[in-house]
Amino acid sequence: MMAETATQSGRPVILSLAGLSKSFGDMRAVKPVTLDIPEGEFLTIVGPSGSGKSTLVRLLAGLEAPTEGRLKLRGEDITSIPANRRPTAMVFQSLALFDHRSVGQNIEFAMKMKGVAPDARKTRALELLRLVRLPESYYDRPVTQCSGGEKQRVALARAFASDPEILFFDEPLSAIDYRLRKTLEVELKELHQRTGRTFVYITHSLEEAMVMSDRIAIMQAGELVQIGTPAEIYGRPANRFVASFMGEVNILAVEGAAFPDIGRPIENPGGAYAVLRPEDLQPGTGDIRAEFKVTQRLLLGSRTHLHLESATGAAFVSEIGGTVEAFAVGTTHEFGFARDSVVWVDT
Ligand SMILES: Nc1ncnc2c1ncn2[C@@H]1O[C@H](COP(=O)(O)OP(=O)(O)OP(=O)(O)O)[C@@H](O)[C@H]1O
Repeated sequence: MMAETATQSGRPVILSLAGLSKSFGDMRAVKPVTLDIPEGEFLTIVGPSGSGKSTLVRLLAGLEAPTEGRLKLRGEDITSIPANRRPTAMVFQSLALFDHRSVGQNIEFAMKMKGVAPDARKTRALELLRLVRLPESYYDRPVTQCSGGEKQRVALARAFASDPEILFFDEPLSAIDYRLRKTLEVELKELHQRTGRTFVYITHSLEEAMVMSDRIAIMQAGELVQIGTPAEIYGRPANRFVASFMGEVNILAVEGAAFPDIGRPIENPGGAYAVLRPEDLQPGTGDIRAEFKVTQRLLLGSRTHLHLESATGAAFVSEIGGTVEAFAVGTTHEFGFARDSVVWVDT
């Protein structure tokens, strides 16, 4: 019997982390992580700078040796197998292309090192150009004559050259302007769907993670604090940190059976904080209501963000659509929310 187990998704586990951790001296960069990654998953690791994302992915790719824990690939222990002997590839933010070489030479580099014959290399390189949707005529083009987006595609083609089972991406799109990044996110997601390979992707942009991923893992100070589908993370954040990482939210402290920030009683179903999304705090509706003064009005195209201050001086944000004329800065209105729109968290 294979040592693999099926995951919740029903797909076999390709990569299994058991208490994998990394310390640099006293610094615990990654606290023990136990996690099964199913084959074909697009898993994104998200977290602020210094939270341990790169270190975790470097452990998975074999570029860093763990302090504790084991790593298995399809049930086989690969903890001490070096990166170059694993069926994985990595795409870095810097792309690490050879600028003085052609697109074709860049894609073929690893194949050449392995002694693949020139004709076979070229056939494969042209296939890979098609895979990443670059014209075959780019084969002879110097990398220096490629645009930022084209270089990204060359780096992808090069990563796929060894036909890896798992691709690791360390913030490959972070240095790219917004519009191109949006295009490349969609292309990457399509490439994932077309190839069926397992992608493990790092970003500090939750928005990017939301667009592309099957599951998102959230890192906070070296700890993997939550893992789930984008909808699970958005709908049921594990703590205030995850909730605020998802975008602007209101966090109401809870004291016993009251919200001191708005001076209202509550039925507390358990939780030290209530997380309330801006779109759930609306004028003139809701079970729980209070008076708020508008301190700022920010137009965001079809939506508007109203920055509010409660009678007790706490800051809130409400996102409204439609007419906003009535909500001039300095005016006071009743805003409220439905009890069941609140997400309760303990920390
Ligand atoms: N080789 C190293 N030696 C000592 N400390 C390190 C080393 N590599 C990383 N660290 C520390 O480990 C912690 C996690 O770093 P890591 O690069 O994994 O974070 P990150 O979430 O990827 O951050 P960023 O988004 O800024 O890349 C940081 O405090 C970092 O300073």
